Amino acid sequence: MDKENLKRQAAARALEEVRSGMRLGLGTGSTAKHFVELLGEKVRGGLDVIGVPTSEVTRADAERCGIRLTTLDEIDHLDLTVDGADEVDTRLDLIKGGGGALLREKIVAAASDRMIVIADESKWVERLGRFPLPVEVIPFGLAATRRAIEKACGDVGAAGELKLRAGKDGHAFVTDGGHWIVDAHLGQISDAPRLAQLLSAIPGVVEHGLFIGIAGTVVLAGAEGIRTVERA
Ligand SMILES: O=C[C@H](O)[C@H](O)[C@H](O)COP(=O)(O)O
Repeated sequence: MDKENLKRQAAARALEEVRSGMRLGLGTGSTAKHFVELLGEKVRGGLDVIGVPTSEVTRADAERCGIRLTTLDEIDHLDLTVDGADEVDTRLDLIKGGGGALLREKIVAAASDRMIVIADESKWVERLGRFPLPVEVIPFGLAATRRAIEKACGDVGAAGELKLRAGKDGHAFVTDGGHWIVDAHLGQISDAPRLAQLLSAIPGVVEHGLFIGIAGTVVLAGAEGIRTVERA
């Protein structure tokens, strides 16, 4: 079965958790897009939900699918966020931000009672870090921020190359929040919670793609079927 099919299966399983009246966080990326499309079908069939999108791309997708949208200024919290991930480890910690939406994704997930991650099995890893860790930064003082990121990574024994992400036009990729992204190619991160703390303490870092202790459930679709892993 191809990967898109697996992603859609994971999305369909997460959709089973959605009830009428729920306020939902809508993730970003190719897997989350399947969820938004399937949710749209249910909404057109009469399901009453309202969503907060985690990116402008998801906003456009959700609008196209007829899903009612709101903001975190208009409601005080969300019942459930469903989102993809670039890597998930056995503690259900994540790397996110491959699509550049990590900041809004983390704000929305943190405002939710529950986060379900949907993914194909290839995202499941023993240890985070093979996927380059996205770090969203302020353009001002970039060199100083890079040095601080380098030091933070080194302090947890996770040194590697830092690359400023480029957009399709060859210039720096700009996030929905107007920031840039530095991708840290670390190979493996032995202490992700500690690295998350160190990165959060750097003034030029807006947010990073380590989601520690946030996901409650992971739905993984593979050739053998779907498995659901709950946070211990
Ligand atoms: O910024 C993007 C998000 O964190 C995505 O959820 C993540 O990159 C996974 O995307 P995909 O489902 O396309 O692999």
